[in-house]
Amino acid sequence: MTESVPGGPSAALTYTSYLALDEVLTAQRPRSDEHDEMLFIVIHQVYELWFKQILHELGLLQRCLEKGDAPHSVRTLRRVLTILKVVVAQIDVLETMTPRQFTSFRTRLDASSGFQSGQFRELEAMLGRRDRRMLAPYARDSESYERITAAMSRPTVFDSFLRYLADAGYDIPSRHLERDVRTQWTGDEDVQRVLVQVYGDDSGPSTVADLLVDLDEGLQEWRYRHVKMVERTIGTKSGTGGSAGAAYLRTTLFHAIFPDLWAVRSRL
Ligand code: HEM
Ligand SMILES: N[C@@H](CC(=O)c1ccccc1NC=O)C(=O)O
Repeated sequence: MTESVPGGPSAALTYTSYLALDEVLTAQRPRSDEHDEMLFIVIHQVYELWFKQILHELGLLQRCLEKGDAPHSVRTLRRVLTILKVVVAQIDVLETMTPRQFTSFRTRLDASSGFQSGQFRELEAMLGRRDRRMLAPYARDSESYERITAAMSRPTVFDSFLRYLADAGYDIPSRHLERDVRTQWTGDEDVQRVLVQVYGDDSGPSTVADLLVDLDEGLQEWRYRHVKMVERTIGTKSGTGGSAGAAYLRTTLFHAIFPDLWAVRSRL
C-alpha cells in the first residue's frame, strides 16, 4: 500500500496546493520600497480576480437567458450585482492612500495603466461595447486580443435578453434576433415598445430587466467612484496611460450599457 506522506512527492491535496497559494502569494512584486505600493498591487489583483468571476458569471447568465431559464438568470444576475458592490466598496480601501503616498511610487508605474486591463475590456465587450480601439494596447497574438475579439464577435448580454423575451412570447422583430452581433447596438423603438409591455406584465422578464438596470447603474457607480478617486489622488495630472486623466474618465461616465432600458423609464 502506498500511503502519501504530507509534503512528500505525491502529497495529499491541501489548502495551499488547492488554492495555488504558492503562485498567488508570490505574485506581489513592488517596484519601489514605498510601503503603499503593496496595497496598490493587492487591490488591483483582487479586482482582476473579481473581473474573472464576473466574466464567468456573465457567460452563465447568457446561457440561462438563451435557454429561457428565468430563475437561474435572476440568481446569476444577483450574484454579479453583489460582486459589483464589493468591488465598488473596495475603492474606500485604496482611498486611504494619500496623494503624496501615491506620488512616492507613481513614476515606477511607467506607462502602465488601467487602460490595459484586458478583462475590463472583455467585460465591456460582453455588455455590448463594439469598439476596435479597445484592442490598441494588445499585440494581435496576445491572449487579451483574442479574448476581447471573441467577446466582440459573440451575442451581447442584451442580445441574449432579447432572445429570452422572444422565447417568452414577446414580439421582438426577427431582424434584431438575427442582427450582426459584431456591430454596436444603439437602441430601437420597436424593442422599447416591447419593454413597456414587459414592465406592464410585471412577471419574470420584468425582474430580469430591472436587474439589468441595476447592473448598468452599478457599472456607472464604479466609473463615478473611480473618477473621484482619481481626482483626489492625482487632480488634473494626465494619466500614465497617456490620456487626459480625470477629464478623459469623466467622458465615459454617463454611457449607458442598455440604452433601451433607460429610454423607457418615462413611459412606465
Ligand atoms: C490611485 C488609484 C488610481 C488612479 C490614480 C487611477 C487613474 C486612472 C487614470 C488616470 C486612467 C485613465 C487612463 C490613463 O491615462 O492612465 C485610468 C483608467 C482606468 N483605470 Fe484607474 N486608477 C486608479 C485605480 C484603479 C483601480 C483600483 C482599478 C481597478 C481595476 C482601475 C481600473 C482602471 C480602468 C479599467 C481604466 C480604463 C477606464 C476606461 O478607459 O474606461 N484603476 N485610471
Ligand atoms: N493611470 C494611473 C496609474 C494607475 O492607476 C495604474 C497603473 C498601473 C496599473 C493599474 C493602474 N490603475 C488604474 O488605472 C495614473 O495615471 O496615475
